[in-house]
Amino acid sequence: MENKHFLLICMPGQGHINPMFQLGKCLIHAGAGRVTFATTAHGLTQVEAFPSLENLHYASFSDGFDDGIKPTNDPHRIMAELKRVGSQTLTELLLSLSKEGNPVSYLIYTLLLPWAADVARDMSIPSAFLCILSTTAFALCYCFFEERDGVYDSNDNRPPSSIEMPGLPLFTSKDMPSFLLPNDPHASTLIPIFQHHIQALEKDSNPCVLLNTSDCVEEEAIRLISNLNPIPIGPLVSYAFLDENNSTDSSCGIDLFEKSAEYSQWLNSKPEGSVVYVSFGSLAVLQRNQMEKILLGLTSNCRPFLWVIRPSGSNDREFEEKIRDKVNEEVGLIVPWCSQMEVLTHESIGCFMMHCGWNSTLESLATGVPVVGFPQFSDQTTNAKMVEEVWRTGVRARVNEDGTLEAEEIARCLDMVMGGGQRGEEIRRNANKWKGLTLEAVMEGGSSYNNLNAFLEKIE
Ligand SMILES: O=c1ccn([C@@H]2O[C@H](COP(=O)(O)OP(=O)(O)O[C@H]3O[C@H](CO)[C@@H](O)[C@H](O)[C@H]3O)[C@@H](O)[C@H]2O)c(=O)[nH]1
Repeated sequence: MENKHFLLICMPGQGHINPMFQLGKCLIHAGAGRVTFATTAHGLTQVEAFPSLENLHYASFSDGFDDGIKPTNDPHRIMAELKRVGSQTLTELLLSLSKEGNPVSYLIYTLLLPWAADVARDMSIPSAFLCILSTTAFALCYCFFEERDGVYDSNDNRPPSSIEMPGLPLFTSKDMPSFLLPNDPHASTLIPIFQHHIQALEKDSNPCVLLNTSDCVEEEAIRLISNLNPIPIGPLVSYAFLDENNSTDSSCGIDLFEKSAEYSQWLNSKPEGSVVYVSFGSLAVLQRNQMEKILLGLTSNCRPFLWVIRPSGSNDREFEEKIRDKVNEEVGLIVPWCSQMEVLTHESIGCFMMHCGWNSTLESLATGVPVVGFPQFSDQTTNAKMVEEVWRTGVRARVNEDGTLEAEEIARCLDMVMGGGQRGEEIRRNANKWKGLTLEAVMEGGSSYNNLNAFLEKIE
């Protein structure tokens, strides 16, 4: 197994880098050989410090925007360039690795890069798709395309009203991945990419989808995509904070945002289970009005809160400063970025108010922290449904018709999840149960641990 060389490629978003980097660590830990982690040339320049591990190397490919993508760039052009320049520079990267004596024996690619499978096939390199969305969201896309025989017209204004998947609650349009709905601004860009992903897998005589989930977390959805040889190997979250004895996982991850150190001491000063941790991931941009309502909801609830407001997370630096100035440290702390797993494993944390991005959702399950979900887009709506109705580890906050979340609703949800009522107790009990189950899967002898080893043996 030692002389295998895995090339892992992903887009530079934090939600893409984190699970792919964790997979790289798992491969190295399993003794799979050499791992090269590659993202876009511009993405690579954004990393402050690269974790160094034996057998781990870094490389880049070009997406055609080496100076960075500007908000004004047209999404269709971005995706077309990514495919055109990406295919060319990935081929060059594979050739140069081969020339320097380190030929790639296996390629693993993530979301938005389906053309990587075509490049690998042309060069006779086997490949696997790492699905970094929830498998439930991916299975909904799969069912959606199957129902339409793979044909979807993004101008079609008849949205699917619901999708039924055996063993799961009914997914209505408000629970489906937002990009499947024709009125979604990203539908016309993302639907063809998902179709390409599925076609690339179906074209492969031996397709392989590595899933960032575990057998027990998404059993039903995994069964629905069984044609694609799914292999659940997750959750791919940083175990460094979960298992103090695991010296193999000392390196936590690649951060694209500067971390703040002040929060650890602040958390230490708070009672067990008292703090609301608030974060909406690395992409969501909230409106000023919404940020004010969140602030009001948090302060009126009288529980301490730690809120991550990324620089530009509201698109308005001056306004963000004003919000920061309004918060007294006794009540809350606002930071630009933190080590989320370190925060979630801190004993003072009692609730995670979040957007239900898949990584954050898995991190909440793995740390047993109950959730108040305020999904924004993409798979987040589906994940929020699973949190509330399947794992029952939290609630989805109800929004107005225009999508605004009111301060009173925030306070109601926090009281429900953190308070003494029956529902809160049930949620906290479930959160604890899922923490045990998700950890069991990734520990030695667990289902995900065994699945990864079986995958490695199979490709020998
Ligand atoms: O202060 C912070 C905030 C976040 N994180 C980490 O950043 C990642 C964020 O990932 P995720 O929760 O998935 O959110 P997004 O960054 O918004 O992820 C995008 O990518 C995900 C994976 O495809 C999708 O599920 C989401 O819908 C999409 O928005 C997580 O690992 C967090 O631990 C930190 O380390 N510190």
